[in-house]
Amino acid sequence: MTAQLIDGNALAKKIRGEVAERAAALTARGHQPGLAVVLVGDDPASQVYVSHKVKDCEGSGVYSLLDRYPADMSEAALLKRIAELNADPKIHGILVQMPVPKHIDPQKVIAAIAPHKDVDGFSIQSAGALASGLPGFKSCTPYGCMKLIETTGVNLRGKHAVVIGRSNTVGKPMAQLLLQASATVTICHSATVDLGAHTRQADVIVAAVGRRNTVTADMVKPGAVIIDVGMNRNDEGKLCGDVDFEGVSKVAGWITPVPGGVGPMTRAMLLVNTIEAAERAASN
Ligand SMILES: NC(=O)C1=CN([C@@H]2O[C@H](COP(=O)(O)OP(=O)(O)OC[C@H]3O[C@@H](n4cnc5c(N)ncnc54)[C@H](OP(=O)(O)O)[C@@H]3O)[C@@H](O)[C@H]2O)C=CC1
Ligand SMILES: Nc1nc(=O)c2c([nH]1)NC[C@@H]1CN(c3ccc(C(=O)N[C@@H](CCC(=O)O)C(=O)O)cc3)C=[N+]21
Repeated sequence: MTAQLIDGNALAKKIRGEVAERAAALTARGHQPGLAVVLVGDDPASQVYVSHKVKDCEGSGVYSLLDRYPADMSEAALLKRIAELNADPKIHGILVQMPVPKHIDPQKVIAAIAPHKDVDGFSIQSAGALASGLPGFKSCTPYGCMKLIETTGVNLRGKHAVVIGRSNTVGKPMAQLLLQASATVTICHSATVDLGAHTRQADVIVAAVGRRNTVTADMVKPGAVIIDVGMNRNDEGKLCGDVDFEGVSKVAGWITPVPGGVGPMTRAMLLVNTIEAAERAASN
């Protein structure tokens, strides 16, 4: 291995420490920050994620509320619950775990969350603010990826960044943040012809596809920064990303592992957004 490991667990821990200080200061003024996590259905992976998020809150002095509902909850009932959370002064951030069951429209759910409590950064208002360079909540995963890139000391200005994936929650906001940092940005997706031709030009690759071995050593420019967002299982059932870690780490300059890379940072930035929401509410 020649690449340097980017340690997401360590950076997330540091950020949680900063969050804890800001949370304590708010609590001392009578404004403890609060996050509501809503889970509809009993998908095992989602259950693991939401319990992690609640534990993170407990460890940082953030009040949390975990709302669990059966998979057959109606869309109307979920929208009503979101309206209650919008009006609850103890709650500064609302996260509805995705995906929601098929009979519920995720766009309606996202639109129902008050924009000032949209700590996921999934709303049209948050996406629009990001695209327009206005202040707003940044989507937690891309926000965390930017913090991970910062630790390498690589200045993104004028660098070529290739984002693989164009989802509203990861790929698109990732490209916006890289553009804001003055990188030259290419966005690849399932219709891209010859992915490797693009990635071989890249100083920074962010892989957010959901398919293992999407990025292999022959697709990477020596010394590049590799950020692996993917969350997949290999044949042995172990967590792995979209990047062939073993091969690519022989070529890249820096690389994030899975687990221990982007995942913990997504959760840390959720706490940061929640603190920001609470600080704004306290200053009103
Ligand atoms: N670590 C973390 O904190 C998080 C991890 N994830 C993980 O990241 C991955 C991506 O998540 P998400 O963005 O929600 O997923 P989506 O399924 O919404 O998007 C996947 C994207 O990958 C593109 N794609 C699919 N196949 C290829 C291919 N062969 N070559 C190039 N592009 C391709 C799709 O293209 P098209 O648009 O054309 O279909 C799409 O834009 C998943 O593994 C998910 O589990 C997600 C969120 C947080
Ligand atoms: N409204 C909403 N917001 C989200 O942010 C959201 C979502 N829905 N739905 C699902 C995806 C996925 N996601 C992850 C977050 C952390 C880890 C994470 O912490 N991963 C650990 C491993 C965890 C484990 O051991 O399973 C790691 O990579 O080290 C993974 C995945 C957030 N998402």
